[in-house]
Amino acid sequence: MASKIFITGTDTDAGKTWVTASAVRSLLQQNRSVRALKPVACGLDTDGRNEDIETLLHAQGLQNPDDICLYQFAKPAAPSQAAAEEGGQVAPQQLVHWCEEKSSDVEITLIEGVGGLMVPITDNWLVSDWIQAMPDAEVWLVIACKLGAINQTLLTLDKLKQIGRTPSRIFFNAAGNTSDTWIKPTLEAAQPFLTTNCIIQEISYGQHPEIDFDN
Ligand SMILES: Nc1ncnc2c1ncn2[C@@H]1O[C@H](COP(=O)(O)OP(=O)(O)OP(=O)(O)O)[C@@H](O)[C@H]1O
Ligand SMILES: C[C@H](N)[C@@H](CCCCCC(=O)O)NC(=O)O
Ligand SMILES: [Mg+2]
Repeated sequence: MASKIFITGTDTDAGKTWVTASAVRSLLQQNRSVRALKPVACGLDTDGRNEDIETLLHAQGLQNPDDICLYQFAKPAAPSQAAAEEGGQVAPQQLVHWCEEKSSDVEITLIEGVGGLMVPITDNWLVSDWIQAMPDAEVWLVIACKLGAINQTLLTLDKLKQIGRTPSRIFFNAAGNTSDTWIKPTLEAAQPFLTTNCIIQEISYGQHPEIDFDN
């Protein structure tokens, strides 16, 4: 049974790509069929490459960015703004259809979003709308543990609840080398707002988490 997992975060640089690449490695080690997508990528280096795309291509032994990304924009900004700089605009229906197509021939498709939950993909269509357009996708939330993460986490959980979704997995991630101390306080504050069937994983700085998909 093919399944889709949408990875969102409390912010940009929360560790979505870090988690997605780890999940790909875990699944490949378990001989599962998996594809990780970065359908919308903003921010290209002088060689025209996007760091997330390169990381995810490498994790799954692919070479062609077009295999995992539909929209690449040069400006490291919200897609609505990065696209406008190039006179373009994301077409939401095309994006959703592309994600469905790309997930049709693998067991598990990991779809990395852009930044946090309320990032505008177009001027009036947010990452949260993108998740709503894929009702059969699980949602994973990656939390960048730091001072301020409690607010970001509870806001994100509240918005997901408003659209009828709860994360099936939450990663309390130490994205920065001083973040480990913020894992515990963030987790303690979020705990009362989590559903009982949500799987919690703590990721320390430098740790590539093993992800067991069977529990
Ligand atoms: N647990 C960790 N240990 C060490 N480095 C980490 C960890 N988590 C994230 N990083 C690093 O922090 C930076 C941001 O992580 P990452 O790129 O995964 O964030 P992101 O949420 O995917 O960002 P974006 O919104 O740009 O897609 C990267 O340099 C990444 O290698
Ligand atoms: C440039 C970043 N790395 C990221 C876009 C982040 C947009 C954040 C917008 C905002 O919340 O202000 N790009 C990306 O995920 O492809
Ligand atoms: Mg990323």
